[in-house]
Amino acid sequence: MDAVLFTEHRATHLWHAGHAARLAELVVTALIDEVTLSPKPGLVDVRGRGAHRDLDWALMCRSAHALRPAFQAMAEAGATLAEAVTLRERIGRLGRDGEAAMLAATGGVNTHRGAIWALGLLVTAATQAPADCAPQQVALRAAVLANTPDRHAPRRTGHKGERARLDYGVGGARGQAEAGFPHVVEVALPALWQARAAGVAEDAARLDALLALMSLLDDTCVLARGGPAALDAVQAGAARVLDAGGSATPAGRRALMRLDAEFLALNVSPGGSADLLAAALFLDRLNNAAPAPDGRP
Ligand SMILES: CC(C)(COP(=O)(O)OP(=O)(O)OC[C@H]1O[C@@H](n2cnc3c(N)ncnc32)[C@H](O[C@H]2O[C@H](COP(=O)(O)OP(=O)(O)OP(=O)(O)O)[C@@H](O)[C@H]2O)[C@@H]1O)[C@@H](O)C(=O)NCCC(=O)NCCS
Ligand SMILES: Nc1ncnc2[nH]cnc12
Repeated sequence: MDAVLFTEHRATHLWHAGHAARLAELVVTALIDEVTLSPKPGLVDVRGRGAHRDLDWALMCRSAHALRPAFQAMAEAGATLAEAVTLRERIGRLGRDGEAAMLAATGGVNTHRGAIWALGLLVTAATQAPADCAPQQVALRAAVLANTPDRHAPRRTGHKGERARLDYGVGGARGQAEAGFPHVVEVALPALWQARAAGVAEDAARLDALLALMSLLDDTCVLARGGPAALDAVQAGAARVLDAGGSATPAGRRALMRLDAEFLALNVSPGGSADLLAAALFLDRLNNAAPAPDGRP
């Protein structure tokens, strides 16, 4: 390889590595923004554990930071591996390694397994085409990845979400990704943007996006703990808060606090909606991020 070609090759490699690091930072920030958003019904936030005995804000932040290397490696893979099955199997391995890093950081507690899946697919899809990062386009590329087979992925995970998916015939995290994250692109992001356009403060806009997700999502966290009755209560309760004016209005805020108390009494926590809110915050930032200074594709 002559000197000029080598220099160009090295510059491209360095650009990809720097871009992957920037995107991993966006993912970690989205996960921390999600857990920090308060007051979220039934979920961990700065007030406390929500409907969890084994989770708190500090543990979720520790988990998010522990996942940065996995997200950065997935982003680098998306930028450098063109062949679909090779890429899918690479990020599958990186995701499983990320799950191990998560469990090591949390002392064996599942904080972000679903988020590794969703944000891992999305951050990989983001770097496949850095110049085309509109949420719909990134979600479509992520769906292609999710629908690409990974020989090394466990056929059965044995997890609660899988049990709920099979017991109740819902798509869960896998189905959401394979469909191109419709609840992120068609529900959460429009709710976030409409609230902002209406002059709603950022935290309330994010809460309304979360409530929109909760009102429609087949959240296997909720199904696993409380079955269809609990999922009906979550969906109807979230819709009630939005119908009352949303979290920025006094009536909506009162309804939100009643919903939080109801979820604690039912011991339900909409963790799937929380993950998809983080996904929406990631895609929103990605969409607003300035293009690379050198315009490199
Ligand atoms: C595809 C996998 C996510 C595996 O999914 P599976 O169907 O096997 O079920 P789970 O492993 O349980 O993962 C589902 C998690 O996904 C989130 N989720 C739930 N519903 C939805 C939905 N409709 N759309 C999107 N995402 C959804 C949710 O994750 C969050 O909640 C968890 C924390 O809540 P908690 O209630 O505490 O959960 P538990 O501790 O399990 O329950 P308790 O004991 O407390 O009651 C946390 O994971 C959040 O992220 C669901 O939990 C993927 O993991 C997979 O395929 N893994 C295999 C290895 C692999 O190939 N990985 C590659 C990665 S690229
Ligand atoms: N804030 C949160 N509380 C509980 N489970 C979650 N999973 C992802 N984010 C969560």
